[in-house]
Amino acid sequence: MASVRGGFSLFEKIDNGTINGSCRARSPFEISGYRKYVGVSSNLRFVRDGFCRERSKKGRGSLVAKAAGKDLNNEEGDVTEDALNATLEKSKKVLAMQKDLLQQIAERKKIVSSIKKNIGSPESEVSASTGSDMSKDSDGASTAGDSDTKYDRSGRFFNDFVQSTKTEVSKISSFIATEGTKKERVEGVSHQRSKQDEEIKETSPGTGDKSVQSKVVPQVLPQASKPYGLVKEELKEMQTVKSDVVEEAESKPEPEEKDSKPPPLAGANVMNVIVVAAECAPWVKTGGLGDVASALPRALARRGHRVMVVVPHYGDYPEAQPTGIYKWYNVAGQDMEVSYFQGYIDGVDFVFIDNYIFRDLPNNNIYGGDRLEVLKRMVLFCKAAIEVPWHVPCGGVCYGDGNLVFIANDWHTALLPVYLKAYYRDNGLMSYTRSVLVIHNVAHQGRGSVDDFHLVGLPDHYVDLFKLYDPVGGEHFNIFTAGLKTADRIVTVSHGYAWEVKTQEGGWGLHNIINENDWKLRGIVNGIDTKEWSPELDIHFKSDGYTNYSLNTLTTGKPQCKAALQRELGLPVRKDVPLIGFIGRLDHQKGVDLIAEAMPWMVSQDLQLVMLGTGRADLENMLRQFEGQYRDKVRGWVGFSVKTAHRITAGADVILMPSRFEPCGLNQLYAMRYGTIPVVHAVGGLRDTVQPFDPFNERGLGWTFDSADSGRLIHALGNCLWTYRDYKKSWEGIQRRGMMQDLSWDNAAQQYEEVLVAAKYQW
Ligand SMILES: Nc1ncnc2c1ncn2[C@@H]1O[C@H](COP(=O)(O)OP(=O)(O)O[C@H]2O[C@H](CO)[C@@H](O)[C@H](O)[C@H]2O)[C@@H](O)[C@H]1O
Repeated sequence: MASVRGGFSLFEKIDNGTINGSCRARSPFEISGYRKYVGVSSNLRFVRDGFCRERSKKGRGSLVAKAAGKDLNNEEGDVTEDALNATLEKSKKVLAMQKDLLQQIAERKKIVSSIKKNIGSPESEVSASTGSDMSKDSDGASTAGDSDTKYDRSGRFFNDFVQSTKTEVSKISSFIATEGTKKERVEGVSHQRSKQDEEIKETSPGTGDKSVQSKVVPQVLPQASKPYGLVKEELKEMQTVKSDVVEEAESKPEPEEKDSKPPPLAGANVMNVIVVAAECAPWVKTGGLGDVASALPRALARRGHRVMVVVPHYGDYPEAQPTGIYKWYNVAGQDMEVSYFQGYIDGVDFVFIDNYIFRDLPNNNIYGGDRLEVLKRMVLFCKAAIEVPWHVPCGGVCYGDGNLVFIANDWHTALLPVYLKAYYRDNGLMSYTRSVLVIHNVAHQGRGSVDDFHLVGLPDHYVDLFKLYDPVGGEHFNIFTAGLKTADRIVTVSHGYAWEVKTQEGGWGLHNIINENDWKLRGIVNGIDTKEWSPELDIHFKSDGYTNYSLNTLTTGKPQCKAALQRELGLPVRKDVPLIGFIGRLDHQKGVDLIAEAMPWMVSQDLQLVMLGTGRADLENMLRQFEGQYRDKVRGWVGFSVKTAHRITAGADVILMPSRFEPCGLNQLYAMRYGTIPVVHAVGGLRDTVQPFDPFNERGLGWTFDSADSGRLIHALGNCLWTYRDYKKSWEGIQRRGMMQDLSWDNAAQQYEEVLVAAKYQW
């Protein structure tokens, strides 16, 4: 019963309040394209109708009057006659001016082409412009300087010419426009004009939407000169002359304007993009999702898209300012008020959704609490996030729901595509909005009992979308399933993982669903934020003996960071000992237990090991235990420290990633950027990004092992250490190749853009 009420109460809200309000909010933006259309077409209609009607009425009357040699009608007729004569006079003047101008152009053209010829040959240029043989001048600098001056002079002359031509043209244009306006007044067209103005106003009701007006008005003005009914032919001629003159002037090779803005990289594909994620660095991050939600939007913004990130407001973030906007959403029968906070950084709008349930977190963990608590948080978050483009004006203007695509991430926001369909698109709303669902990790799905369905607040018939049967869970409620089915496109974070999720082993029960939706699935390897993760710029290397370094200073900068790390960790400071790092969530996925199994062999080697991570309590204890056992070689840092992660990435020689599965993996990318060599289990994104070292051809980026097995790990790590010790040149070659790669988000963003466009045209 509750489920029914939950579902329908929301629909009532849609019918009565929310959507009405929303429609109001979105209309200024969404309708702008339509408005433009209305504005232009109504204007055209005005011009066409106005022109025809005025011409036929006045024109015919005047001609008949002339033919009869007498005043046919009344005073009005006189006024019209006089006005037309005056117009004819003025039009003649215009034609005379234009003729004169054309003559001037022809003369100036001759001069310009002779100058151009001279510029073509430096010698002739010099002698022609100075009147003396400057090539004999032994002072090369002065000659060059002179020739520069001459070039500049001729260039300036040319500019002056274009400029003056343009001025003349604009004079004529404004003359025509003024006359057109006068003519309108004479012929009573001012009535039409005000009607047209009204139409323009109408298209931007009370909003003062300047962007819309400025789009419409310029298209109106040139047309205003048309209603010269009787002098149509002359006008036609004038306009042809005018356009010839403009073409003439514009065909001249004007020097490029230095600060002219290049078109967006995305070109015509520019869209409004809203990335919705449960975490986003630097405010909140438990893993790679936080990194992606922070960096991908910036990369999309660099391509010219209008981009927003929506994330829960878990704490007080200095960059987030209150907007004063409040909305209510129903979650499991309870109305909850959210408020929106906002920031604008690096060309991206960040919107934070605030409610006490995002702040009162069990154990201060954003995924903390029982299954139902987490689910309620995600329901509220998705319901509020989907309406942000209507309610929250960013930079003064709401995104609106046209040309809009949401990028939802993992199961936490997989409800968003479902809500988009169920609440809006199925009801004829948000028709031009699309959703893309990104799988960062399919192992977490938002599973629960089918009874949980009532919490998501959807009509009963949607339950089937969430039902999944698998041998482990039986028939259960699965949020990822529903999201994958309803999203317009699906992305996984590497090619390898896109293949793995379709297998029984890699799909975690979702492989059938993913196979059924294979047509909309694409793998795109994550990039890295090259500002945040750059050895040249890293802000965590400004103290404690660390230093920034680059490819050029690799051999001095990196050892300095290694020494600083050894000192900071209390390990013996030794340049020659290989230092191995591990950074990651301590769970089954990351294969920490494989490291544990390999530990006896590892500590038998002359090496140092540092492990940083949080997660499963037993694995955290294991880290502490290793440190206690092997104090001269091993450090186990239990905790989440971004600074330490950066320092380990720079100071270590090797990054070990024995992940059982790894959708993409970011640490190996960061490591390569820092000249730190990855040793990885060749799976998912690790296989995509770490080409194994080939000692015969000096190729490759690291070492890989092909099964999640400690023996294989030892074998790969053994080869790695051997190269470290005995083949220094090869080692440096691997480091340099890794550092030289373009791992930025730019390439990945371009591929995301292709997905967004595909989604946009998905009906
Ligand atoms: N204790 C700690 N202290 C400080 N920083 C820590 C840390 N533990 C982890 N980190 C940082 O968190 C990030 C983890 O990146 P991963 O690629 O391992 O992501 P994760 O597996 O969480 O996410 C999922 O999503 C990402 C993004 O798509 C995929 O790359 C990945 O394969 C998939 O499992 C890195 O920036 C790492 O430095």
